[in-house]
Amino acid sequence: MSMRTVTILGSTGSIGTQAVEVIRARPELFRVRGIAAGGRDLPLLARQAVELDVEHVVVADESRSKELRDELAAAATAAGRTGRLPQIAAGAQAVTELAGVRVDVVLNGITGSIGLRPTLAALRAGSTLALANKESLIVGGPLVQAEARPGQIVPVDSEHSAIAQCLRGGRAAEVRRLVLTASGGPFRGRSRSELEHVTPQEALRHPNFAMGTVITTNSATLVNKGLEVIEAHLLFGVSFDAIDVVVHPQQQIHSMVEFHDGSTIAQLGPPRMLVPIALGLSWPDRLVDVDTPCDWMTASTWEFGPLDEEAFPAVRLAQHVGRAGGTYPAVYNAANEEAVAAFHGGALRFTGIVELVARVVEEHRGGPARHVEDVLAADAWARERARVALSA
Ligand SMILES: NC(=O)C1=CN([C@@H]2O[C@H](COP(=O)(O)OP(=O)(O)OC[C@H]3O[C@@H](n4cnc5c(N)ncnc54)[C@H](OP(=O)(O)O)[C@@H]3O)[C@@H](O)[C@H]2O)C=CC1
Ligand SMILES: CC(=O)[C@@H](O)[C@H](O)COP(=O)(O)O
Ligand SMILES: [Mn+2]
Repeated sequence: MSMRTVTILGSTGSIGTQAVEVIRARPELFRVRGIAAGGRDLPLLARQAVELDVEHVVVADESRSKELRDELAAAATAAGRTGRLPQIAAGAQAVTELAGVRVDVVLNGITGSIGLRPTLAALRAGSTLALANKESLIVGGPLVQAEARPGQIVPVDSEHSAIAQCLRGGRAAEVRRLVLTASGGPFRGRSRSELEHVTPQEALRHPNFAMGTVITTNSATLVNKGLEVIEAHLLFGVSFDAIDVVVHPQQQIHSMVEFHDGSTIAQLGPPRMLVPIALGLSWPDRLVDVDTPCDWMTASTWEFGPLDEEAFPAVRLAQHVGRAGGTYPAVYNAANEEAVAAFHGGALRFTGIVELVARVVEEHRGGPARHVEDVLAADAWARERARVALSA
């Protein structure tokens, strides 16, 4: 593989820092041109900017640009760097502009539907989009698909990376079903009534992955799996009837493809994100020694089972909004983002998250999502409806 230029959006997060880890070990293969983050950890953002010697560094929080300038100067001094410092920009629009700078690969590791405009900008610029920010594809749906040429989006989400790996080399016409694996989250096996009073702290104890707060909470409610069903439908063009979810607590199998002759291909590896992230940056090539493989010589047991849809109704609701299409997936996602924030703020109990999403979806009179403004209006409407319901 020849050297690739890269932009990392969300560089200080779980996906972003692991992407830096992959890149740091291979300076001959990657040149990072720009990074962006929200603004919660400016010292880290500044250290990354200096270490990677980027040209552009962006903070989404408009009020933090002076602070970022000071942190950059401090990081440069600490690293003994003299000379040119990166250009600084601030605000959501600046993040989108950075995403729109043509590079070989834009890795979108932002959390939430706020990642939609950057996703569209990266696609319009013609860069390959390594997509961790599943929300932008789910809420944008056909809008995002229309901007992407075949192969321009490389999934980073582990299940979708697994499916893409199973399908490498074509044969999509022979696919019968996709099987997404789910950990079941920290509350797997609990009944609905046992979920009533679980705490935010407990919800953040994912059994296998260290991820950001929103996706970790979504794993606990199974909203993450609901979003991933819609993501799989959009990425691989498979109907909702042919996408299954199976609970596999060990998450050694990241997902599977069943073919029309009855054969199934699964992609395996320890539950870590380094390989999907590396593949996002290097697709279709594989980098060498990215992670340790499965250990077959130590006795272990892998379990599989059906999802308890009564305790965890989020997947069924996602299938419903996915089939409805238009602005419905944006409403599901936005109501969920609000509900998750309310849960962590102590204003909503755990089971109230999906109840609130269902209520807002039920109230919604959907429309087509032809323009980005349609999606953002539905997103804003759902957030407002959720806030009203929360304050009642
Ligand atoms: N972590 C994982 O293993 C996996 C994550 N994903 C998906 O990847 C995405 C990122 O997840 P994760 O890394 O866990 O989340 P984190 O919360 O750990 O990181 C999110 C990153 O995005 C930054 N950010 C937030 N808002 C903006 C903005 N407006 N512009 C630019 N940057 C912004 C954050 O900065 P700040 O903190 O300063 O706000 C942070 O750097 C999500 O969509 C998630 O669903 C998918 C599969 C696995
Ligand atoms: C690592 C990754 O891709 C996450 O989306 C992960 O899959 C979460 O696992 P569950 O949502 O199955 O708990
Ligand atoms: Mn996933």
